Amino acid sequence: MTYLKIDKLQKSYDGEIPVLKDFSLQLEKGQVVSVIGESGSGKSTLLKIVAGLESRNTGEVFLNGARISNPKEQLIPGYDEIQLVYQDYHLYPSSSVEENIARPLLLYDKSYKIERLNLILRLLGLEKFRHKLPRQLSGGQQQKVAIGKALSIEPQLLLLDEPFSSLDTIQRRELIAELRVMFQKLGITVLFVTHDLDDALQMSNELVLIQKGKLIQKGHPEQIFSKPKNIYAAKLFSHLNPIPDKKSIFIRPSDVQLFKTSGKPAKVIQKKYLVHFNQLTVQFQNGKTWEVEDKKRIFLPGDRIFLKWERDREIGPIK
Ligand SMILES: Nc1ncnc2c1ncn2[C@@H]1O[C@H](COP(=O)(O)OP(=O)(O)OP(=O)(O)O)[C@@H](O)[C@H]1O
Repeated sequence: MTYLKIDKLQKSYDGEIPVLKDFSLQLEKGQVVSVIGESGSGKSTLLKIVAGLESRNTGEVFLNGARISNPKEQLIPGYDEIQLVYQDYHLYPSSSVEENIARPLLLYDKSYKIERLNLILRLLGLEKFRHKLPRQLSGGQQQKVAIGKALSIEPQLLLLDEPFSSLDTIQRRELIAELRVMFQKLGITVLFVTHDLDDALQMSNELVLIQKGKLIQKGHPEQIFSKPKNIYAAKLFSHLNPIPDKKSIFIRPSDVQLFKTSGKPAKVIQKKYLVHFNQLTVQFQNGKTWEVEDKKRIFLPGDRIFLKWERDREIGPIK
């Protein structure tokens, strides 16, 4: 059954340039979905509207069947059951970790408060930092406190707005892996927005692509990878090599096989060392270039190289 229903949202801040265009999305309870889009594509606006913190021009949002109001329809905008976590932690600087996390529980029964606080500290591995101030923690730990604070009053829906952008790659990967397990344990519904495909894939198997305020495609990453709806969706996953003489048809570098003697001839002009392969830029006789993957790391700049690929790995036409 649909738990979160985002229905035909339209939003423009200045009455002219649309920021969200007919945006609809439905989530089941406990589903974790990553929304991926470029800077300025409307991701933060979407989350703020879903949280009831920003007004929409038209369209509706329902959580568990209840309509989410526009901010001006409410005395205090926002909802306890919908928590939004921002990139810049929004912590109370002179309160300890446990005070930050327990702050939203101020009006709750004392024993519930202690129980909930301890559960969150344990789930996030923050027990040993409970008496520290935010400034005494690393960025990743502070981000965990911000997430703990959002989770303390048992929200039904957690909205994450690029909360990991200020962390380094390793911190990010570790934190996302921990959170993924924790969200599953708590059975919480999560909408996570990011511009980073890697973060999106680490967080969930459900992707939603947003471009210029429009939902372009949603589904499993594999489905989007093999049947991208447009050039943005296709390029998110890898470079695209245009097939000569075929309009809007492409082959991904990972689908091109490299040989020393037969195939389409080219010359290696650049080699980049990447983790799983050398990425080669190769040039054809007509001057056009392709990117290909040398998994055995045998070709060098200046080498002659021959390329082959399977017809059924070609993708397109893509606009
Ligand atoms: N309060 C506002 N007033 C006017 N325009 C705004 C406001 N907030 C956002 N915008 C504009 O709306 C568009 C979408 O912004 P939004 O922050 O939703 O995108 P985003 O995808 O979250 O971007 P980023 O990844 O850079 O945070 C941008 O063009 C932005 O300038």
